Amino acid sequence: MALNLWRCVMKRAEARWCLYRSLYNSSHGFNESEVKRKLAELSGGSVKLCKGENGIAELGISNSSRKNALSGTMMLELEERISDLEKWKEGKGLIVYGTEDTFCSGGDLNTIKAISNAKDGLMMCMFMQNTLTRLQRLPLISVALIQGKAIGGGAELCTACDFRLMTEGSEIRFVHKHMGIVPGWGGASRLIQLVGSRQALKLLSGALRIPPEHAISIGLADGTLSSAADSALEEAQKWITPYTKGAANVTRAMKKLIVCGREHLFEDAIRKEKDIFATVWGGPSNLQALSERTKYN
Ligand SMILES: CCC(=O)SCCNC(=O)CCNC(=O)[C@H](O)C(C)(C)COP(=O)(O)OP(=O)(O)OC[C@H]1O[C@@H](n2cnc3c(N)ncnc32)[C@H](O)[C@@H]1OP(=O)(O)O
Repeated sequence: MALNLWRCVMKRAEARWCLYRSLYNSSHGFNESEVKRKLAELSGGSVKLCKGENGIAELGISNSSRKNALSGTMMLELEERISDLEKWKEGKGLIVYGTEDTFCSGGDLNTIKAISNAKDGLMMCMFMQNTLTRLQRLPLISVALIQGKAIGGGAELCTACDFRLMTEGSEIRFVHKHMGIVPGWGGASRLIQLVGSRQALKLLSGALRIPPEHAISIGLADGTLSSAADSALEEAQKWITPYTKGAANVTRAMKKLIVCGREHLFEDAIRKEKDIFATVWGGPSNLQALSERTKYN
């Protein structure tokens, strides 16, 4: 009876959570089907998702002839993979990585050229903001594993993860200024939240190269990985494990608290904290812990 009531509370909370995932819909002038049709014509590369039995998924950006640039079809695939992750109730963590020697070289310049008019550019911008905001709001603890360069939109993509791990010799760089543009995939707003407005202004207006030590010193990155390229994913899995250990519903509830605290005004956030608290209180993990009476000394 108590467990059924708890399941009911949890189902309602999950449903409410789904309501505020995307930023734009038709009421904002966003025509999703039209932008999807255009992006589908701009092909190359792929975005692969592998969901592990340990609750940690790996999302691989791959476009080997273009340094993992995101083509139109890859933008669509990225959105599909995020939809898949939103439905993955056993999930606890996510590692986003680039195959071979680059994290991501940003938007595919061929795709960008094909949609360089104002209307298409704005639609693509809203599509990518929706996708990366949904990535950031996933109830999974996410890590961007940066091997090689994260450039332009690639730098924006890595800011949508909770943590950034960089291998030696890697680099994050917002090169938008040199392209005569500014970030539009939400990268500037997220960068300000991560490093503050003064640092963000320096990084964006100087299009500065950000190596691992600099990224760590300003709070943009969370660690440097020392492993060789082929074992970096394994090292990232080890790094994330202390944060994802334990019951999925508790890890997911923790991440939801962080999203609420970050995105809502204090009063709104603290009310949402109550709703999320109700999804774990009296649940199986809680009852188990009560019966074990663990000490933390
Ligand atoms: C949303 C806003 C945006 O993201 S705007 C896009 C910002 N990105 C860029 O401008 C990236 C430009 N590319 C570069 O700076 C270099 O190619 C980087 C990524 C540093 C790699 O240098 P390097 O290791 O010397 O390789 P390379 O230049 O020979 O490149 C190999 C092939 O890949 C291609 N490539 C690279 N980046 C892109 C891209 N974003 N879109 C399309 N193609 C890209 C290069 O053109 C090159 O192709 P090819 O072998 O000459 O045919």
